Amino acid sequence: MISETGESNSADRLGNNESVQVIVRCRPLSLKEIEQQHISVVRIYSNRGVIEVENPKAKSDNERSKIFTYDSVYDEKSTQQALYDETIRPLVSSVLEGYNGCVFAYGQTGTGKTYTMEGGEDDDIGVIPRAFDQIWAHISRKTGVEFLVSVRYMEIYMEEIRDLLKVKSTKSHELREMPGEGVVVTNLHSQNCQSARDMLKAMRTGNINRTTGATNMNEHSSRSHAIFQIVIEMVEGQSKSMKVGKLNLVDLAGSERQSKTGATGERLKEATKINKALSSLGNVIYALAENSAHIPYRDSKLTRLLQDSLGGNSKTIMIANVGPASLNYDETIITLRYAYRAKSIKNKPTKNEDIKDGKLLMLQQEIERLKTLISEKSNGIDLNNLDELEEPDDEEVDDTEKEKQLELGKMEVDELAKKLKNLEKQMVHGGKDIVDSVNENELKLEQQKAEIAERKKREVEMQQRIELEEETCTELKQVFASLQQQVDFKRDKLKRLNNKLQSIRQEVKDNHEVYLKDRQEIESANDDAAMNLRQSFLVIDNFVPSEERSRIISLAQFDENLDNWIIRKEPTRMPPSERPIAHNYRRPISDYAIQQGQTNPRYRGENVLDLKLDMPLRTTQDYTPPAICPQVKALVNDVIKKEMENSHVTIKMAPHAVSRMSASKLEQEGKYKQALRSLVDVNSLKATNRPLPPRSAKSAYHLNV
Ligand SMILES: Nc1ncnc2c1ncn2[C@@H]1O[C@H](COP(=O)(O)OP(=O)(O)OP(=O)(O)O)[C@@H](O)[C@H]1O
Repeated sequence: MISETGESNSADRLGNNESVQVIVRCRPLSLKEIEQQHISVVRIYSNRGVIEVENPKAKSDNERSKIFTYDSVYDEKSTQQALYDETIRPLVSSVLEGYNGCVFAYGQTGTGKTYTMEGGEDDDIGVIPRAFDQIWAHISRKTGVEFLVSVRYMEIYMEEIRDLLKVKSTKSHELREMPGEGVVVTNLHSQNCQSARDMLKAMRTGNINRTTGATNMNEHSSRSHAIFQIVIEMVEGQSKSMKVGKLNLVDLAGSERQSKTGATGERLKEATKINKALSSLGNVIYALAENSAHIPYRDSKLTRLLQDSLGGNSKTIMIANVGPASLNYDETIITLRYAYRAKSIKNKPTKNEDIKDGKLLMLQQEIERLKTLISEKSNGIDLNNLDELEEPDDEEVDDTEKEKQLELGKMEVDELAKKLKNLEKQMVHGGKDIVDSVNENELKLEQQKAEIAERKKREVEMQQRIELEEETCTELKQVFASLQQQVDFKRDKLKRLNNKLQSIRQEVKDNHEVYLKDRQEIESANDDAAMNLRQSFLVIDNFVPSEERSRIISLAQFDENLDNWIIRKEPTRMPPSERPIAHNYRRPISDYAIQQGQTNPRYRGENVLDLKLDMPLRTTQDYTPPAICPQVKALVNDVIKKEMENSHVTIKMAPHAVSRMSASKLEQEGKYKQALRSLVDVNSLKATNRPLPPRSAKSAYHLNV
């Protein structure tokens, strides 16, 4: 039995540092798994935050089961409400105080990530809709505070970002690092919300647009990483600064083995991209857990977007979803190891307060401006009315004129009032519905829930600490009646320690195997990349002129935001400095100049004969043949040698003729042999004085005999 018990996580706070909270949820056996008679190999001990997984293929006691400890664990009977109240509610409360928060669900395909994040209907609703309810319950009770709430919903599908609230948008979405804001997505639609219902509508619209598909393991498998973002701006009273809380709710695509999901074609391509992004997430978690100097956030869009949530300024909860079936033992262990590593990631949550340039502040200023404008305009209309009374001359004409002005003024005020109303609609005044929606009891109930959640957390932490202490203190508590008893006790202890050592060895072995497998994969990816690079260099060396190469190198530039190389636009060449000016309108003049000359005098004196040509930068004489790659040279020489031995014909080959076609390709297509055969034919025809066939002649010419 392997114990991976560690020190309690949430209590481990150093100054501002706060660990990523990790919780594990195990779903019930599915109907399919029951039909196929798979048994459950997972045991959950909620009171201690422990999960035990039995190895169905264990050959020895050491391999029998593995134990992992987390901040909390939830079994197949756990309710959506309990999970939310105990773990997510406190995080959303922090967001409402101006912190950044992130909840992300990770796990194998079909283990309940989407169920946990979105859930079903009524009591079965998941984390995201519950967060909506909590946010709006809070707003409805916060008197004297103005709120501006907006949501964004995006997915990363095949390493491309798609706006789930505006799928038809043709704008591209890039990742940009903004000072004070972290990594943001460009051109993403932000939808203003006035209620929980508005948010729910946005979530549903996005879900319809999300990329899903069926795999062997899940009928409705999410094929993308979905990120639902909530931004809450808050201004208290007459304050000129605001607080901003940001919440990222992430439903990752399933980690999966291609063999198990039965993926082929497009699904296989998707799976490869999903696995690549998830493995970069794993690398980031690993690097953070190991306190590495370099954290590879830039390896994928997913890790760049989660940069603040992992090792950044956010409060983060990772939900690791697992399935209980024996069939999925390996995947379950991988997920649990992943999650275990994430426990040691330290974040530095900071409040986003004292912000002086937010959308809400701008909105408030604009509202104030409109209000003043309306009142000024209204006063202006009254003055007009007064003027009207004071001036008796030309009464009729003046009256209609003033009436018109009055009408116009009123229309302007109406227009401004409409604008004002629209702006005011975007903002939400806290505490508006306090009587209707939240009564004292509801508030108390919520406070009690928070207290219960806190107490449960403490209990789990305490239980974990007690177990750790017990292990070391048992010996001290023992009173040895005799020497024999002491010997027996020590023997027992030795046995226990020996078992522990064996299991740790087994774990090291397992880890080593995983490491070797990972290494093999990396090596083979590396080999592929090196091969591709070599091929590209071969092509460049032999087919791309050196000037062209230098030109491209000088134009190539690494774009930090796109995280890729781009080719800059070439500076436009200066037009020829001298324009041909014909003296005394001498002929001939080009048709174009004649035509243009009718409207544009600049062309009138243009004589094409005087036109100075743009000279090319280099001529064919400046051409230097590229150096032939030694491998190609060796290959060609080898073939020539062999053929010479066979046909006793002496052949000389111009180096640039070889460079035009790779020797291996020549050999492959049999063209080289064919050419040699033709050459032999040419010689024999020459010897008999017969006319040469054109193809043979061409081959002989090409081979430079
Ligand atoms: N805790 C749970 N209780 C009851 N049913 C669950 C639970 N977790 C998951 N399920 C059911 O299991 C099935 C698969 O769940 P879900 O689609 O949420 O998995 P997923 O991890 O999001 O998969 P994928 O990565 O393929 O999108 C669904 O039918 C869901 O209702």
